[in-house]
Amino acid sequence: MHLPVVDFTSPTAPQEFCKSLHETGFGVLKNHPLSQELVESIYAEWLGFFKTEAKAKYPNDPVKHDGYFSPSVSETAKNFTKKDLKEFFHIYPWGRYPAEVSDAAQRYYAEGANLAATLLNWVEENSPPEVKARYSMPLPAMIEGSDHTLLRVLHYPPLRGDEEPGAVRAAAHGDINLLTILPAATEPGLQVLGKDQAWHDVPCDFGLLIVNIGDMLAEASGGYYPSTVHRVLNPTGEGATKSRISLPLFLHPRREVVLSERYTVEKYFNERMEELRGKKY
Ligand SMILES: O=C(O)CCC(=O)C(=O)O
Ligand SMILES: [Fe+2]
Repeated sequence: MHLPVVDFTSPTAPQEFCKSLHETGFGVLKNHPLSQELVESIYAEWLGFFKTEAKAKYPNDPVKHDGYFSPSVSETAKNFTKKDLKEFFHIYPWGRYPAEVSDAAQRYYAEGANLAATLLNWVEENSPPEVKARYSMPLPAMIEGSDHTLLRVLHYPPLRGDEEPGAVRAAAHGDINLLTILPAATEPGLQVLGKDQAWHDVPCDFGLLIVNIGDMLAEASGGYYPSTVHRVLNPTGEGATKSRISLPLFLHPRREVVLSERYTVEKYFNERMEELRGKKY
């Protein structure tokens, strides 16, 4: 499986990027407009935040899903029984935001959502006519005015050696949403499942932006853009002593948007949440 690194500034970037998304469900960009300085400052200050007890002041809301998710309420991926080895904070424009950190992550949310909208436009323009004909409206219109897009600040703590056998940083899963954008994390570990059924490392040089198709876009495109299963491996050796921070932004449409003949966004989302209920929160 080959994951090409596409230069965002190249005139052929939209075509190359969408070819990669079609063939692998993933696209990797360099020279993209998101500020690396901003990303690094978020990694640093949120690592500090996760190390304090202040996080406990923002327990996640089980209905609205904003706030802090501790390792003990962390996610269990579909078809898995062990909780992932991670803690995270969900940021929505209307949700809670820690007073202990600067507004950097909120600024990133706006920048990231803006870039994601551009990328969604690339996806729209590079969809073959028969795929485009499936979309109930242009893809960028699906996210207009949506306040469901989610920025997740993730902390994978160093491994202590007493983890439950079989528990991993992030078990194999597909993302539920339309499109996810993810700056290279502070440590390696992200892998995708290829069509060859083997796991492949995602390029993780600092400064790269990783983009992947979520289940909703796979549904809307009739599978033309596949939602590819991915995971985060447990580190070994020196890496096991280090935290890993990552920052996925999950682009979500408005709930009433029609995805396919079978699904509105609302029906799709509720079904997926129902599958996870009792396990996830
Ligand atoms: O931490 C990462 O690199 C990926 C996280 C991820 O796949 C997710 O939260 O859905
Ligand atoms: Fe994911």
